[in-house]
Amino acid sequence: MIGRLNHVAIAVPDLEAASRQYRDVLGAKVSAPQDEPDHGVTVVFVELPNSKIELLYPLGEGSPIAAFLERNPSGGMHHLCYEVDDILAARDRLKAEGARVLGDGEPKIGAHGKPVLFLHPKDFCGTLVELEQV
Ligand SMILES: CC[C@H](C(=O)O)C(=O)SCCNC(=O)CCNC(=O)[C@H](O)C(C)(C)COP(=O)(O)OP(=O)(O)OC[C@H]1O[C@@H](n2cnc3c(N)ncnc32)[C@H](O)[C@@H]1OP(=O)(O)O
Ligand SMILES: [Co+2]
Repeated sequence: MIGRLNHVAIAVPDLEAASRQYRDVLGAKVSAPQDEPDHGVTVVFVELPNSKIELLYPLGEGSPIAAFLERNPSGGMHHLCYEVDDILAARDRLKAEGARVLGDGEPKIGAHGKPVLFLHPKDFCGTLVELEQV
């Protein structure tokens, strides 16, 4: 079911400083910030030859990233995103296996304009999992 690793997301307390680190210190290609109000985040993409890093900063009230940063003030790994061919089939299979699909279970459009879903971290080795249909 899961395919390629689409991205690894890192929650950051300072998006400009994190972007500079990746661009100037690590020499990576870093996108401009992109607001995603539906998800309560501002996101910057770091392009890698074989995947992407997603730098996440809270946007608006009730951002999941704000809650994460309260627990982890220096920031940290937030989630992994795997690609799937059919996100509804994946969702139904995961539910049948007893995994918790977060939110109302309906896919939302993510930062790449594709449908995404999230799975509870407690069901996947303490790691928040995102699925993106490609
Ligand atoms: C633009 C979209 C972009 C994209 O790629 O397209 C994105 O990726 S948007 C990313 C932001 N959106 C989300 O994260 C949506 C899914 N997240 C959630 O629904 C919540 O953040 C949730 C349920 C994962 C955590 O909710 P909350 O912060 O309120 O904490 P809880 O007390 O409910 O946590 C329960 C339990 O889980 C642990 N936890 C929380 N967040 C994470 C995490 N990122 N990774 C691992 N574990 C996490 C938390 O510590 C609690 O554990 P406990 O042992 O009970 O303390
Ligand atoms: Co993501």
